[in-house]
Amino acid sequence: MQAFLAPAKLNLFLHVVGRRDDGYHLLQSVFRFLNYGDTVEIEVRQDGEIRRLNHVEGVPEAIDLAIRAAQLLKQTTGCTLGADIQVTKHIPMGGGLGGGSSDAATVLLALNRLWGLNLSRQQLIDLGLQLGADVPVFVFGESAWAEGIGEKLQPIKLEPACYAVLTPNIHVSTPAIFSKKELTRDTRLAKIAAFSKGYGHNDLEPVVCSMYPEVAAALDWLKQFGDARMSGSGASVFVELPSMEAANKVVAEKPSGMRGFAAQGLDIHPLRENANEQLGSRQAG
Ligand SMILES: C[C@@](CO)(OP(=O)(O)O)[C@H](O)COP(=O)(O)OP(=O)(O)OC[C@H]1O[C@@H](n2ccc(N)nc2=O)[C@H](O)[C@@H]1O
Ligand SMILES: Nc1ncnc2c1ncn2[C@@H]1O[C@H](COP(=O)(O)OP(=O)(O)O)[C@@H](O)[C@H]1O
Repeated sequence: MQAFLAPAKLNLFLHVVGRRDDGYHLLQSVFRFLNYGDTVEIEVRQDGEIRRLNHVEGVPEAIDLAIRAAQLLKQTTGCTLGADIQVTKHIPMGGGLGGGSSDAATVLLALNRLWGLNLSRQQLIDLGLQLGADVPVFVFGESAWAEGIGEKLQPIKLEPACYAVLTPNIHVSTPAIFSKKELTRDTRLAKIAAFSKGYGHNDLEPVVCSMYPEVAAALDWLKQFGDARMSGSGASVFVELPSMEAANKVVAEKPSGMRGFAAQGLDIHPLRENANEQLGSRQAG
């Protein structure tokens, strides 16, 4: 089996700027990857079967985004090969850290290479979008300014940073938050040049905090260390700290009833170079 990282992400800010006719929300956000994530192990099968080797609590195989990514890639390309896939989860599920989406993107990127498909990064991004709004950015593979529903992506340069990330032991449903009447959907559109450290806010945060006091409490506690925010639709909250030592110290002191980890920003997805090569070889060929 070959092992690949599926990194977690943070939304450094998240503005809801509109709503499409199909109900999906138009967003502006900066995505940053973390050097912390799930491990996806893959072995090619010659018989064409796609099999999940692990059990994920609460995620039947039929809805597992890692498996659905492999099936979609196989259907789309007509590839006759298969794969054994084993995901070791570290990213809290439904935590606003993009775990399932990242697993899916890692499977797309890894199988593109292992099955010798030579799809371009853009083709993989388009496939990823069919699986979820958060998948494209992981295929894009670097810190990004995101617009649309998360599929319009521009690279953005971010300063190195360390974070403490806390996740209360609750599950926030993304569709439930987006469907709330109280959600503001009219934050003014900004340009990428407006971004600097501390920019913006998360429009989903007040809605989640009013429904889940555990998230409000985690945020309040974390705010003693800096400009703490919620990532995505929660429940995870994070704060930037000056060093990994400081981040680890915050995590060690966290209140009970939540998980936590310390991590550094990761500028490039470990599989990004591979995607570039594929793109390059297609263009060259
Ligand atoms: C909010 C964000 C921010 O990064 O992250 P998470 O909290 O999930 O990590 C994402 O936009 C989530 O992306 P993802 O979790 O892939 O969402 P999807 O599966 O595509 O959509 C789940 C549901 O959320 C709502 N949804 C999602 C994205 C979006 N831009 N507008 C929406 O209204 C829709 O009701 C949709 O049916
Ligand atoms: N491989 C996977 N890992 C985690 N969750 C998955 C996976 N496949 C499907 N899901 C589903 O996606 C939901 C959202 O999970 P996740 O992507 O971790 O969180 P979020 O979208 O909040 O960042 C889960 O509750 C689960 O039902």
